[in-house]
Amino acid sequence: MSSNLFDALKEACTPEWRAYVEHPFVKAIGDGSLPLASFQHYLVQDYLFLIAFARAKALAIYKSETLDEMRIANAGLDALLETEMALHVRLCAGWGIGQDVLERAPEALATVAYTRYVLDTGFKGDLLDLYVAMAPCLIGYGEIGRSLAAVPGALDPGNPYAAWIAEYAGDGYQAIAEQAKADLDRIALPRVSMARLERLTGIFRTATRLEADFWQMGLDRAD
Ligand SMILES: Cc1ncc(CN)c(N)n1
Repeated sequence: MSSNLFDALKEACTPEWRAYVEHPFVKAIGDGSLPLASFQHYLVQDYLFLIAFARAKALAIYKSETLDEMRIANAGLDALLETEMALHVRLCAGWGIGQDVLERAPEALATVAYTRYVLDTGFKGDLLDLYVAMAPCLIGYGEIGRSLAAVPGALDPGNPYAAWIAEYAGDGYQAIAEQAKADLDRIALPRVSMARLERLTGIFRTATRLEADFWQMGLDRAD
């Protein structure tokens, strides 16, 4: 029996979760074999993804029912805008991708599909639906960063993706992921029930599948 909602949802969606965190894109980051063009395509799309995700976090402030929940959601928005966005722009600059390129890029269909699903889930549902839709993103990259950092040679200077792995395995992002797990439980406490679990699992499963599609978009360099 899982002790927190995130682990319970992950367990209920084991095949989809593994397809996400063990995607060929992730493995190729770990061993350095990912084509550079795929990584750069992914990085540009991820910038657009994070901007839309910031809107979803802003929606969480609106959907909050108490001041305490508003503060939790506001801290989550701040972590995205100030910590992860800075991490991302730093990575892009390291790859010679300037702000002008990021701002001119059109959204790929996988970016549209994922971000609009999260926003739509939040608009239609309540705060817990929205937090569950955001959980694979926030918490999944913490798990991926940690497991990649443990791959022998992954953090060596010879791996062109060592900086990306180090950012997501680092204390800054790991703290964001841990906080997201704790926030999910706090938001769930007054709202979750066995009757709701099936619907929440469906939301979590779809968001996890959209994460795997996002990696695939990078691999295919799809528009
Ligand atoms: C698509 C995606 N998913 C998750 C993360 C990590 N917050 C991200 N940067 N991009």
